[in-house]
Amino acid sequence: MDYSNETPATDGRLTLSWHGLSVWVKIKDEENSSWFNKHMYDSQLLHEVSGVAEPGSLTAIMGPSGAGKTTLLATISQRFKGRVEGDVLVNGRNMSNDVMTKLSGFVPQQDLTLGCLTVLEHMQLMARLKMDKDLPTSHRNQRVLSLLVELGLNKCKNTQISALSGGEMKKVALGVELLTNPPLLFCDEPTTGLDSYNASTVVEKLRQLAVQGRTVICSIHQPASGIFELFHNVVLLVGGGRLAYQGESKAALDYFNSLGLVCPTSYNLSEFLVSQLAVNVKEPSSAGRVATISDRFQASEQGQALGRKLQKQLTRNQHMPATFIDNQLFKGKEENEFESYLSIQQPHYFTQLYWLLWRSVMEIRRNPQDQLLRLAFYMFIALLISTPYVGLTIDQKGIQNIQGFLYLVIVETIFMFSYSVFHTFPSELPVLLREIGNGLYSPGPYYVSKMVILLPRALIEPILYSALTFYIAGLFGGVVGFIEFCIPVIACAITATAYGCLISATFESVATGSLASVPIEQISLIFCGIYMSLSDVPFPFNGIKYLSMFYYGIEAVSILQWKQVDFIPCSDVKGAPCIATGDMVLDYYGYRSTDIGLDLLGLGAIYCFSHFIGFLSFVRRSKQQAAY
Ligand SMILES: Nc1ncnc2c1ncn2[C@@H]1O[C@H](COP(=O)(O)OP(=O)(O)OP(=O)(O)O)[C@@H](O)[C@H]1O
Repeated sequence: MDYSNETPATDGRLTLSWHGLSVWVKIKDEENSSWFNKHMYDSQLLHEVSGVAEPGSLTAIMGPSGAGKTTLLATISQRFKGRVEGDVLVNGRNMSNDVMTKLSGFVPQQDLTLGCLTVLEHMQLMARLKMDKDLPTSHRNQRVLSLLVELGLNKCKNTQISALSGGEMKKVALGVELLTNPPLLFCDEPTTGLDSYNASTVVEKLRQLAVQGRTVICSIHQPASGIFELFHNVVLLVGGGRLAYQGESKAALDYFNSLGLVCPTSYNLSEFLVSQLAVNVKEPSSAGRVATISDRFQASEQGQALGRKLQKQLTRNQHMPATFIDNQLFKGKEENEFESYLSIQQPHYFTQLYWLLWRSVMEIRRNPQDQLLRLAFYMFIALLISTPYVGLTIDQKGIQNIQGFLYLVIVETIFMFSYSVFHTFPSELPVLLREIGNGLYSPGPYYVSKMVILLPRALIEPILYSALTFYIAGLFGGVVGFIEFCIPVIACAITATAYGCLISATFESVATGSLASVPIEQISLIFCGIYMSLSDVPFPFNGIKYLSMFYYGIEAVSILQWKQVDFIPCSDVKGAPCIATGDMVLDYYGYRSTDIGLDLLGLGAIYCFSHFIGFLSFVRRSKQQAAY
């Protein structure tokens, strides 16, 4: 292909350089670790990798699988979470992560997004969250529409994201990153999973974006020759994260020839280059050992040319302080044009909350079958547990029956609501943690939106459930009794959602979360008053009931029922104990008739505590999560 007509726009743009980058992650030493004693060791992923990417150029990072392409891309885009040594400079200056996030877009390898929105809605939402809060809506919409046209997505703008093809999905991800028109663009494996036509359309688009003046860097596995030609420069990594070559892609073949590595005519060039990266070029180095391909590059003319370029970047701002923070970075006169990026203001907390709630509502509206199925299941449980208790009688035997039934009503509600959160929240988490990591919104608005979105269901469904259980089993108190009965059931459902959030935000997998919740629930159940009378529980175990939502819920519904019963006939069996009033029943189980307020307060306290710890866990995880 002939690209001679392209006019690279390199005026006053951003040159990215990285100098001696070494990167480590902590790995658990499974052999020497025990349940209580976790042994960690450092694993080095990159070894002193340096390079330069200039504006107007499209650079490919290539290498065999596991060589560290994604790690290098994440490190130079300042999105890597781990130990990093070395410098990443922009126009010769250090920069903070915050500035890098504002100046750059990162298109991840895995297309992670919630699939319910259409392309247009998703782009509009992202425009709301990414673009400056003071921009008029018309400006934002205009940007979205022009990007849809530019990326060829107009025809599928009303298609739900979950129904897009791989190529369209990649373009949407690219479009989101281009909303703020960043001068630096990073793409992790943009062609993975695409056919050759779509792959070349995506890379052609990236080249176009580069020649408009951006600095574009992609990691790419082994592109077809037509695609490889689109890259101006190439960075080659050998396994273990060492640099084997950096320079013009056109010159790579000559360089490899100079090492005595000749590409057979039938070979695709990129395939040849990657296949050579594991080769040790057997030539004794000055230290007397066998020089690797990486050592050879350091010593080569191309390696030295790269060294000079790097040196130029290092000395570019010698008269300036070494580290610039946030907005001070581009106060130099030639870079004033970047102030528009640095002054991008995130939308206000409540705007973020509003749009996150909007997305959650859309998610529910577009997938009502999940909600309906859960409701149907909950109602089925109501029928299942109440039918055997039809016609409950108030006598000595009936006491146990009624208590057993009240126990089932509360326990099923708590399990239903906590487990439904356990299983839905974790499926969203990878998307959310990445969006938070990319600075789209803060953890606070997301977590609050989750708390709010769970409330309507926890308010409405328990009313229907209570109606079925209350009237089928024939509980006491008429309409007023029914309304009173709903209150603790609703309170239990709401508290259970908070507990579900706590478990799923704290544990990384559903399986671990479910496992960890078993002892918590068992202990809570033991001290709910049904398995043993709470008045018999010895010190210090008698305090455990205050941590149990089952205790609060069952005590509350028991008080509401038994306070209506003034007389219970004694059994005909001579000498059998007789519990003659509702108050005596409460006493028998260790409940206190005056504690109903305390029960609701206890449930409220568990709700607040669970959300507080859940939120802290969520923030902790969002800080650990890499944004790529
Ligand atoms: N957070 C991490 N913890 C432990 N090891 C990691 C971590 N991230 C990356 N690695 C390891 O570092 C090496 C490089 O990973 P990276 O994803 O950068 O490779 P890659 O060249 O992009 O591979 P691929 O082409 O398969 O995507 C791999 O061996 C990988 O297992």
